[in-house]
Amino acid sequence: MAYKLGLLGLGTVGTGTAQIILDSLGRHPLLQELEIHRVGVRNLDKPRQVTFSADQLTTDLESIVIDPDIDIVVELIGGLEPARSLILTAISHGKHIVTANKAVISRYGNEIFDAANAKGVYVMLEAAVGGGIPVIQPLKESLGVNRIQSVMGIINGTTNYILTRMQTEGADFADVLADAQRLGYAEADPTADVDGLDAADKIAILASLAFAGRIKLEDIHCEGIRQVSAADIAYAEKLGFTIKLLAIAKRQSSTTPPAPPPGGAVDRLSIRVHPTLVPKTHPLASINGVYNAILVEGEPLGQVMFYGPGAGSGPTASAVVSDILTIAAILKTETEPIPHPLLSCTHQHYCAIAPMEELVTRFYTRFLTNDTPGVIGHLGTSFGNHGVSLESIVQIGMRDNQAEIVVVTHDVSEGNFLNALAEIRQLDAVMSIPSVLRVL
Ligand SMILES: NC(=O)c1ccc[n+]([C@@H]2O[C@H](COP(=O)([O-])OP(=O)(O)OC[C@H]3O[C@@H](n4cnc5c(N)ncnc54)[C@H](OP(=O)(O)O)[C@@H]3O)[C@@H](O)[C@H]2O)c1
Ligand SMILES: N[C@@H](CCO)C(=O)O
Ligand code: NA
Repeated sequence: MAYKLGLLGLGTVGTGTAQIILDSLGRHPLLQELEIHRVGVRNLDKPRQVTFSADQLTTDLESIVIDPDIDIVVELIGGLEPARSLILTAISHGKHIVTANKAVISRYGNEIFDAANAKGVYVMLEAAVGGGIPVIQPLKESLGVNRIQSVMGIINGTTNYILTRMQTEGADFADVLADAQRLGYAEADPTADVDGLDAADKIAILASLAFAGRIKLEDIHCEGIRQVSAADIAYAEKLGFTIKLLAIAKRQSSTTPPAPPPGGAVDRLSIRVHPTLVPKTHPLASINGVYNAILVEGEPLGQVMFYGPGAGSGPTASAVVSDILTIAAILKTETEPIPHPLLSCTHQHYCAIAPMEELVTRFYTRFLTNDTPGVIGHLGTSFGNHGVSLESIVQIGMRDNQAEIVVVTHDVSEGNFLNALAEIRQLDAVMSIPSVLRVL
């Protein structure tokens, strides 16, 4: 028996998906039982790398998601609408869903999973985080018995590609971004990549799996890479760090924890996306180019790192088709599929998120000051006034006739650090503070 697929989208990932399914030799034999029944696109006249008959190709995506012959709807159009409505309509018609759409899942996962659970269908999204890297299924299955302490990683290929080339070639941000778009890594609107929003969508999904509670996207502190300058990359390098856009979700202890929410979720999470100085000895420091890596720390496992191609046609399609295969395998072995306890979403409550002021971290800060005696002393005093202890403070040189001073703090609460910066901004000698970056 063939399992019939309705493919929504035949772009970068849709094309890779069709190519795997149409070239099944030497792959899992169950692939031969998959049939691409219909394909939805926006423009019928576009040249395609994979050709489908006029009967199969349509711009009427609604007709695909209600087609009684279709078992699995594979949503690869991206964006919020019509993706959300098409997924919900498909579910209401009893279709299983495979999607690579982190934007729709991180915003509408609650209604999509509720609808899927009510209908007894699966929603699979391995491709939505880390592209081809298996990370969703491991979190759901292989790591399920661990108490997870933290999930952190480089989960946006476009920004990692840009930062890597800025670091290794001193390349210009705009040129490298254009290359990332040409290579199919960047989203249609690269703002989501560059401003950290794509990574925020993905860490929301990872955290909800790791910490068994839903995450509100607006609770995630998010900074992108636009403010990372060539000067900071060079200074970080001299200090023994590499700058990476990290997404971090971590259990955070608090002196005044609120009552734990029902359902076993952890009481408080720190969850954030920002450019970070990563010590060169850290495993995430050597993840370069479009590669992604996700470091999971849990008890009793310890640390495990998932590494691989985080974007691109073939790698992402590998995850999409593996999800399709998982559903096909369930359909083959169970005549009455019931929600599989490890594959379906089982939590309904939201995780409590700690405010950023409570975050304890190190900071890197670059100051431009008048080149007058005692400036470093004034900075040290203001930091000391707010309990901020310094790991290093160096005058790097001169820029535009101003002294350039770089400070790295010891661990400090973000609230105390920001209070110290507010005091420092008032110092006569301080002209500007071009960069403030957190240090891992
Ligand atoms: N690219 C990656 O490396 C990557 C990695 C992981 C996850 N993802 C995710 O995968 C999804 C697809 O990304 P992509 O890079 O493959 O996008 P893409 O290359 O822009 O392809 C989108 C496809 O969807 C079709 N489409 C879009 N809106 C439509 C609409 N309203 N009606 C009908 N068809 C529509 C387009 O039709 P036409 O071809 O006719 O224009 C195109 O075939 C996104 O959710 C993305 O975030 C992508
Ligand atoms: N634009 C995304 C695609 C993979 O989700 C990235 O650069 O990582
Ligand atoms: Na993945």
